[in-house]
Amino acid sequence: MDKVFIKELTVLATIGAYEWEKQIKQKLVIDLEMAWDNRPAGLSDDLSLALDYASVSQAVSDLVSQQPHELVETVAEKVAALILTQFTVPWVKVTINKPGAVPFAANVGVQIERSQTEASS
Ligand SMILES: Nc1nc2c(c(=O)[nH]1)N=C([C@H](O)[C@@H](O)CO)CN2
Repeated sequence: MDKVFIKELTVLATIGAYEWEKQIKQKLVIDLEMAWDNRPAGLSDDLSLALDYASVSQAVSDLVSQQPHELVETVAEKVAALILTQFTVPWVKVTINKPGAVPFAANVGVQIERSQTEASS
């Protein structure tokens, strides 16, 4: 299976379950893996046949930065749904990292995998 990936997309977001977190912006770092048949783009050299990682990055960044969320799980679900529906990707793995959330932990977060069949059922 071919993939398009985006690593360490950094977004400043209102994210957290506690009251003090709703008053500040914190950094979320997002990793995405998306199933995509890269042969049509690779054989034609045509961006319109590719899954445009710049467009995906912009859409994800807008979604995560423009709405407040309590849980990283919610962000992961919304990001997965956006990619599956707006970009018609058949399968996506979404990792949401919230570095700095837990003192003495290098990183914390969640990882989910979603596909078209799961999203529509
Ligand atoms: N599984 C999760 N656990 C926790 C979350 C979360 O989003 N998912 N969030 C918090 C707080 O917001 C925390 O990040 C504050 O430091 C705690 N646990």
